[in-house]
Amino acid sequence: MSGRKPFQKNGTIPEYNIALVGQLGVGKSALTVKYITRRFIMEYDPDIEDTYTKHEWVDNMEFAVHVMDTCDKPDSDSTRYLRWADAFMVVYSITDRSSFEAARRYLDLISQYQKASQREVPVALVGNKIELERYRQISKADGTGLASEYDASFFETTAAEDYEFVEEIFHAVVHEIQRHRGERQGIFQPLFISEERFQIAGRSRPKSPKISLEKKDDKNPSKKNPTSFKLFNKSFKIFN
Ligand SMILES: Nc1nc2c(ncn2[C@@H]2O[C@H](COP(=O)(O)OP(=O)(O)OP(=O)(O)O)[C@@H](O)[C@H]2O)c(=O)[nH]1
Repeated sequence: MSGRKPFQKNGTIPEYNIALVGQLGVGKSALTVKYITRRFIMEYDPDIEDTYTKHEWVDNMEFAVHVMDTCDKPDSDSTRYLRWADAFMVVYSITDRSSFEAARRYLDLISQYQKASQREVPVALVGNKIELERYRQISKADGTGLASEYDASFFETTAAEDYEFVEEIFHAVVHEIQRHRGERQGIFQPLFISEERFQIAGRSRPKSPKISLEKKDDKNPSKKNPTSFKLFNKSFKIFN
């Protein structure tokens, strides 16, 4: 398509590593697969950790997003994703208080690592499964409160409904990484998803992902090499 050009002058495209962390069963794999394939998975092998790549064109820019769907085990070493990530999505289920407490522990872990390594990257707290509103245990106020304690962005979403609910969050996180690296200063408007936008788009769902983007504008010029990636080398059931 004419007019499309790589963002960087040397022809390489920017790459963004996003690690999803959170308690077992909160929907990390579902969110990852939804973003990568636009589909919702119902069953997934919980013991597999993998990294997926998606190439995107947004605002006339090409970039690659690498998503690590982490799987922590009691004896596993978290530095594998702490070192790798350019941003974290700390996921909990709005229907499960224990997953919210686990999210706090992950935020703590990330915060301690960042202090020790003196490498700060954006963090987003993500409350998943919002279509299960009747089972909600964690209020939005609880979510925003926890996010602000750790200077994280806050989102609520669902992997089980429209792809856009998930895509917007990944794009917002990419946007945060870009701001953090100083790639997009003054070029792009802050991303915000409003209720009106979903109504205009003809969506019936009354609740859209909530976004709060109030991050520091630190620069991190370091650019890492991409790791190797595998795509869907595991079995799971997928549903549209
Ligand atoms: N209703 C609903 N179910 C979801 C949503 N996201 C995930 N699930 C379901 O929750 C269960 C766990 O989802 P996973 O994506 O495997 O969760 P995970 O965090 O990757 O869990 P592990 O792989 O075990 O670490 C599955 O049955 C999913 O279908 C959601 O947004 N809404």
